Amino acid sequence: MTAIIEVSGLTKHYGGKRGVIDVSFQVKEGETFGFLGPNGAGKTTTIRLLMGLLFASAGCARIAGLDCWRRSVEVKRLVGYLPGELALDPNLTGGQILAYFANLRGGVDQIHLERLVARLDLDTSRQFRHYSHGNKQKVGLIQAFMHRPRVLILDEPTSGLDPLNQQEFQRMVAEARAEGRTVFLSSHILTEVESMCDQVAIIREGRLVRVGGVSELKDIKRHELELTFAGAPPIDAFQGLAGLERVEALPDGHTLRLTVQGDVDAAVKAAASYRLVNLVSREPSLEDIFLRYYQGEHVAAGPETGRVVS
Ligand SMILES: Nc1ncnc2c1ncn2[C@@H]1O[C@H](COP(=O)(O)OP(=O)(O)OP(=O)(O)O)[C@@H](O)[C@H]1O
Repeated sequence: MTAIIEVSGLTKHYGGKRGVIDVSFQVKEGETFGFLGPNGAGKTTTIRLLMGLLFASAGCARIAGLDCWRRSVEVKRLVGYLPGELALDPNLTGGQILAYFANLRGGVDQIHLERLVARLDLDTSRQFRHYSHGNKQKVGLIQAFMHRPRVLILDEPTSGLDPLNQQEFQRMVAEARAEGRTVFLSSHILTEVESMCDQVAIIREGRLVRVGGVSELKDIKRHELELTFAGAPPIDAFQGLAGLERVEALPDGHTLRLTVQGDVDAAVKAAASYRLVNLVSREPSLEDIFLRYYQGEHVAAGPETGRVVS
């Protein structure tokens, strides 16, 4: 498979402020590629450079061999794009906005469009100004998918979607992938990228720190388990367990908070010998994960690159 998205040495400064610095990666046609990074890392900047909406300070980006800045009109024809923030006419209804995008694209398959509307359960009769954040996001997603584009570029696509719609969105991505289309999506949720994507690039403070298969996320991944015991918490039972990074006794006198790297099997098995009254498992924020993982490391020392996709 050939690369459909090629980014090389891409750099963007906003005045004296960094946007992104020397970002390079390639996405093969048909891949689902996750662009993972905490807030302010440079995801939106990279995506806006790909869409020809920003002029790069250095480096270049190409989609299907076309320079994203100089050939941006042709690039836009190939791409279904969901921006991070949708600025659409607040007085139009969802239906009118979708009809407008369909016309811009020279008409789309109406049955496909209606199916997308039904799948995401969007009420198209309401004005955009009256939509919740989640409903606005649905309009954005439907217009991105409606013309079955060769490439989908989606900036934080699950933002504002409830869990059912997130699942529906994941099915839409899986279908796009099965049809051979390329999906490039940004996210700050590690498990989301892990479940949907083949490849991942991790961006932090404007620089890529890794590019590789999603299996590369294993050593970064963390779980936070809160175990509430009927009796005194058996803190010693967890010392030295595989993957255990931290055990903390909470002030209620019954609960332990465990931070586990990788899978939670050993911790759950150790807990199973005691009487538990509650168990909560959550994914720490990417900021927290990175803080621990990259503690003391200076990004300026250079990217810690896994396998560069070629
Ligand atoms: N128009 C702008 N003017 C000045 N600085 C900007 C502008 N847009 C982005 N930045 C800065 O560039 C850096 C990268 O921002 P960007 O929006 O690309 O990150 P992000 O990873 O998409 O974050 P988020 O998830 O919060 O949207 C940040 O430090 C941000 O403050």
